[in-house]
Amino acid sequence: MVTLDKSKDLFDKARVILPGGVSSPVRAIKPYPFYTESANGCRIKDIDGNEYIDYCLAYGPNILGHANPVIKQAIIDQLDKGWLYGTPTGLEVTLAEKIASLYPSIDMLRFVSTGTEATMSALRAARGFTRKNKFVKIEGGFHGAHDAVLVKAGSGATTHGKPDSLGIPEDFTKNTLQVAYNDIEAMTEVIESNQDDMAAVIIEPVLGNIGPILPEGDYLKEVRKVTEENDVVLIFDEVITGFRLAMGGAQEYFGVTPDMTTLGKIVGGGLPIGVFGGKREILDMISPSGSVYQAGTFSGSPASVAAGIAAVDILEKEKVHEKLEATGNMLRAGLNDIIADKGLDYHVGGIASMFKVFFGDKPLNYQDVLKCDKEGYLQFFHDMLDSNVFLPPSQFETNFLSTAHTEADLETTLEAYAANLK
Ligand SMILES: Cc1ncc(COP(=O)(O)O)c(C=O)c1O
Ligand SMILES: N[C@H](C=O)CCC(=O)O
Repeated sequence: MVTLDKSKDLFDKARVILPGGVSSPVRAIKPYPFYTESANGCRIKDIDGNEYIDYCLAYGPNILGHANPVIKQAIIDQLDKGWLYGTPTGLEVTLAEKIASLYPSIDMLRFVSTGTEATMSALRAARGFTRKNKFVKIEGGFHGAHDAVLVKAGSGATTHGKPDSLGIPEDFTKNTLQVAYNDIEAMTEVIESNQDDMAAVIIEPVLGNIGPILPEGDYLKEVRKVTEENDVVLIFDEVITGFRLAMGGAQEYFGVTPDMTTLGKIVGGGLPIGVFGGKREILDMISPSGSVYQAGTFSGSPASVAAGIAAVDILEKEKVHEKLEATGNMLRAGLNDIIADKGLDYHVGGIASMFKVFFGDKPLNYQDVLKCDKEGYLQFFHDMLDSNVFLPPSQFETNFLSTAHTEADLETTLEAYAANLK
């Protein structure tokens, strides 16, 4: 049983000065979160001295574990040279060329500072390019916290029961059309009936912010076909899946090439980053080449880009994805065995190094996942924390594996699942 006395005291202070006591809603674990002292490899330590095996991994970026020494050295080397210039650097060209060589959907790209900025800018570019206004978003998809996409949004928005945000004028979301994931008829219908003003479809190829929920059959290929037939820009939001499912993300894994791609998380090696890229004719619209304005003081931040180059290099040289796929399969098999032994009606979802136990039937979309036992999951989350395993604190967030998780860590984790699943 872990005790969190110091964390509780800190939370009491924090909630006076920080809304909800946190800097991002997903961190507001009830009744109070643990406050982190440090993290290394697959382990995270709180200020009360408890240590946990971490499957949250900062919500995905730390695929190589916390404080990877090679990434750390790349950051230190960059800090020695200064960390913000307001001028272009060769680092940006190096990382951009590498990304473009791995993502056939990307002829050109721009660096930004977060995934939120990446999707906001990608949508602006798609609208500017097509001179159209509407776009389709998937129910339960999460593309960051900008106005146009905070409609039936997954992640913390759903966890805290507020998938639509106050403070966003109706005019800002009237062009955001929603369809259920894995429903190609609904997608086709909404595109065809709004074709005159339909700019884009934005989709997480694997729903990571209420999941992971996987595409069924040829769903992604069919989405590609219907968008192509109707001249609609298809944007894959690969902020989670980019460099996680494969070097070339979900588009490589599933063999589907969108018109635009957004990246973040892993591609910054754990420092803040976002990327939006796509076909040359679309990216040529971005200022100063074109008339779609986009800018940022911290865009292409040298430390983030240096960390990203180091991370991508390790992922490629060490063939990390093959190993993580095998680890993920082993863990999911172990979880399935536990659930079968206990006769529970739960579903183990996942792909590659993403996984989750759903407290309910296999979900295909947002409405399905909402039927899962959210409160039961929260209790289970606390039980796992007491067993020194840190999972993201919501039924609606994905668990992640890293190269730092050893077989012994996985065995300990499976024992904790076996002890706590009921
Ligand atoms: C799929 C997806 N898109 C966009 C974002 C926004 O990224 P960021 O938190 O870096 O703004 C996230 C995560 O927050 C995400 O999971
Ligand atoms: N699910 C979110 C991103 O993937 C979690 C990150 C956050 O909102 O702080």
